[in-house]
Amino acid sequence: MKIGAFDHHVWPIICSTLLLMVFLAKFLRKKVKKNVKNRKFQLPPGRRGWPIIGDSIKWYNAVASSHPPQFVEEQVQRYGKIFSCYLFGKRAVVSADPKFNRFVMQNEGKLFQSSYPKSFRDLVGKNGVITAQGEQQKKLHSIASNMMRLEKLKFHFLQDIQRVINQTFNNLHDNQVICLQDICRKVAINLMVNQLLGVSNDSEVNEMAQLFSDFVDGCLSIPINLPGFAYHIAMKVQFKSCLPLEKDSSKALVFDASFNLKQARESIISKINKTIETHRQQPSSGVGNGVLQRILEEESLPDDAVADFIINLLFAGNETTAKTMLFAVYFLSQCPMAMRQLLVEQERLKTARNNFGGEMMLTWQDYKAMPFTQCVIDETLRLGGIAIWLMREAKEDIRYQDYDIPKRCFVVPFLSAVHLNETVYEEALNFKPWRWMIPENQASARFCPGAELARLQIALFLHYFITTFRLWNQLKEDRMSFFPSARLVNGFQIQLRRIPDDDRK
Ligand code: HEM
Repeated sequence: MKIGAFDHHVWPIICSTLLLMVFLAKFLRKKVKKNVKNRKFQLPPGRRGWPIIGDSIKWYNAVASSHPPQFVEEQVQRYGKIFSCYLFGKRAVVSADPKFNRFVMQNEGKLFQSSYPKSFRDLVGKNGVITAQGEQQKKLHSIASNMMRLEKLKFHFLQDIQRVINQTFNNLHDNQVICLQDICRKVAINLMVNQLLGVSNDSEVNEMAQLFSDFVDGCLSIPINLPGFAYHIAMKVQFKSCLPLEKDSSKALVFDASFNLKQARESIISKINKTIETHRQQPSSGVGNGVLQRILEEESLPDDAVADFIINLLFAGNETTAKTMLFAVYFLSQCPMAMRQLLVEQERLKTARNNFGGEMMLTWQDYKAMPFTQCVIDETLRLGGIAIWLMREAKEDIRYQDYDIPKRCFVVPFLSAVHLNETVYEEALNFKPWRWMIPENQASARFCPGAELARLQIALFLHYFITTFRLWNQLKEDRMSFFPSARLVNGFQIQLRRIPDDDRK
C-alpha cells in the first residue's frame, strides 16, 4: 500500500531518523549547556557522599578523635588541598591550603562572611562581633581590638588577672586530687567575669561565673536542637557512639534538653543591664573597671548592643583560653625537657615578684621577659588546635585560581590541617616549643582581637601553676577530643603537690 508518494517501508525509516535527530539535538544541547556551566562553575574536585548528610558523620568522627584533620587529609590525598564535599546539608569547599586560607581571611566581609546557624546567632546576640556582618562587624571588631590592646592590658588587666588566678589556686590544698580541666574552666570564666563586667566581689563573681558557664555549655550543644538538619542527625549518631566511652567530668557533654538557654541569656542580660544602670547613676564611683564600663565611657552603643557585645566576647574568649591553659599543662607533662626550661624561666621571675598592696605580683616587664613561655603558648595553639576550622559562606560567585565557588557555598579553612602538616612543620605531631624561636615561624595572622589578652592570661596562669605546684601525678590516661569542643576526655585528673609556703618567695 502507498501513502502519498512514498512506499510504506520508507515511513519507519524517516520516523526513526527524525527521532534520532531530535535525541541527538537534545543531547548536544545538554552537552553544550553542561560545558558552559562547567566552564562557569568549575568546583574544586570532590564528592557528594551520602544523600542529605553528605560526609557529616565522617567529619564528626574525625573531629571527635585526637587527630581532627584525618577526614581532610584523606580527601586531600584524593582530590588536592582544596576540595568540595557536602557538610551539614550544604555544599562545602574545604581547604588545607595556607594560601587559600589567607585569601579567605583577607577577603572577610568582601567575598566571604561568617556562617553560624541562626539559633546560635539568636543566643549569643545578633549585634555582637562574632555574629554581625559587613560594616557593623568592622566597627565592633575595632571596638573589641581597642578594648584589648596592649596598653589597656598593661593598665587594666595585669594585676586583676593575677588576683583571680591566685584566688582559685589558694583554695587548692596539698595532695588534692583535681580535674585540671574544671580548674581551667573556673579560672577562665572568673577572668571573663572580672574583665568583661568589672566584677571583683567573690560571691558576685561566683554567681555570674555559674550563669556564664551554664550558658556557654548550652551554646555548645545547640546544633543538637536543630530538628531536620543534617547536622542534627550526624550529632545524634555520633552521640550514641561516643557518649558511654567519653563521659568526662567537664560539663561539656551535658546535653540536657530541658536546659533553658534563653533563660540563662535573659539572666545575663539583666545582670549586664543592672551594671549599666549602676554605672550611669554613679559614673565616677570607680566601681568596676571592666570592658563594659569602658565601653559605656568611650563608645556610644545602644544598651542592647552593649549586652550582645559582652556576650559575644564571653563566648569567643572563654573556652578557647581555658582549653589552651589545660593543653599547655598536658603537653608539658609529656615533654620534661620543655617543662624544665619553662620552670627555669618562671622560677627566675618568681624571685623578682613585687609587692602590690600586700600581694606579690609580676610586673609588665616580667611578663615581657618570658620568651620561652610564649613559645610554649604558640606550640600549644598549633598542636592543640583550639580553633580547628573557620566557618564562612561565599557572599557571591567567587573565582579562585582554576576553581569557582558558588554563592552561598559553605567555605571551611581547616586550620589544623595546616598546623599538623609535616611539610609545613617538621615533626608536626610532636610538642616542640623551640620551633617558635626561629623568626620566620613567628609571623601569624592576627584576626582575633582577644589574642594578646589570651596570651597574658595563659602566661600568668602557667607562671602561678608551675611555681605553686611542684609536680603533679597524673591519675588517669587521657587523650584529646575536639567534639563538641576541644577537651581532654578524662578531664586530666591529677594529684597536686603544693610547694610549701616557706619555699615560696
Ligand atoms: C587562646 C585563646 C583564643 C584563641 C585560640 C582564639 C582564636 C580565635 C579565632 C581562630 C578567631 C577567628 C574566628 C573566625 O574568624 O571565625 C577568633 C576570633 C575572635 N576572638 Fe579569639 N581566641 C582566643 C581568645 C580570645 C579572647 C580572650 C577574646 C576576648 C575576650 C577573644 C575574642 C575574639 C573575638 C571577639 C573574635 C571575633 C573577631 C571578629 O570576628 O571580628 N578571643 N579568636
